[in-house]
Amino acid sequence: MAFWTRQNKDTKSKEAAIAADFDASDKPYAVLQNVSLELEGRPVLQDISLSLQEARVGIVGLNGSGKSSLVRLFNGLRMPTGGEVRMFGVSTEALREELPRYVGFVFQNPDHQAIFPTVEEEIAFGLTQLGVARAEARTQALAFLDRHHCGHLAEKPFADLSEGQKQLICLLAVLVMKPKLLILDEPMSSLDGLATRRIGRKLAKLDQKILMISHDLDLLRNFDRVLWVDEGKIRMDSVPGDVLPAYEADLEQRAERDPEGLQP
Ligand SMILES: Nc1ncnc2c1ncn2[C@@H]1O[C@H](COP(=O)(O)OP(=O)(O)OP(=O)(O)O)[C@@H](O)[C@H]1O
Repeated sequence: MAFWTRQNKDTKSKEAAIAADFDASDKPYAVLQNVSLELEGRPVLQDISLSLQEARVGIVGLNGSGKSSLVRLFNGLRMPTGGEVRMFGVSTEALREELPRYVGFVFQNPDHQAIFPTVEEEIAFGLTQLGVARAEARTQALAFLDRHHCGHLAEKPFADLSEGQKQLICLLAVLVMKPKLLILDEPMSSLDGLATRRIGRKLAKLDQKILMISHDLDLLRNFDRVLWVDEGKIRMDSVPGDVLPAYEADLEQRAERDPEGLQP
């Protein structure tokens, strides 16, 4: 996880500008202008222009189509090699250090996200990054866990939790920092149906704007907008009722054409 600690006057005024921009609900929180991304000399994203302001945006696409690379542009984990990404009106180049404060990121695999031995420490870490002293961060973390019915997990080693509990704690570790936007990269892929529904219900109640990659299309049916990423480009961008049936039909056609998966 990339974090920052700097708190100076410039940062404060930048934060105020970002907050003002974000609070204007008619304004997009993310704008991509002719964005491209190359990794190891290979084009991964090509000439993407987008403007996002909806509360719930889903992303679908085949493995390797570029979904994870795309969402990593929104929190500064990746910088575009062409074009510009603006979050809350500011280029991610200029906002890189501050972005984790505004954009929470939940990874597909909780073990790639968690870095502390116990649940309480994992939650408290985000608070210390916001400038809360360690002892007070522990108190607030315990209260936060209680509010989310997870107080009984506080002293447990993260490694001993079930997959569903791990993913829930990773979500809480991000939420404790009160981000404006929450990005989730296939958060339910290793969860059973019950854990998926529990986390899904928690997500549905959040005030935060949500951008979620999912191979489980049912999770996106009530979203406001869905982007279909195909070979590094946006193939379709509309309401779920249009995009999801078109995507499913394409999957069927591909499976029919190449049942053994012999083509790239
Ligand atoms: N660090 C990297 N270095 C080089 N190539 C990369 C790197 N990360 C991803 N890629 C390549 O970029 C392309 C897009 O990968 P990405 O992970 O964004 O796809 P995805 O749609 O999220 O896939 P999945 O559904 O499997 O998670 C793939 O061809 C992948 O091999």
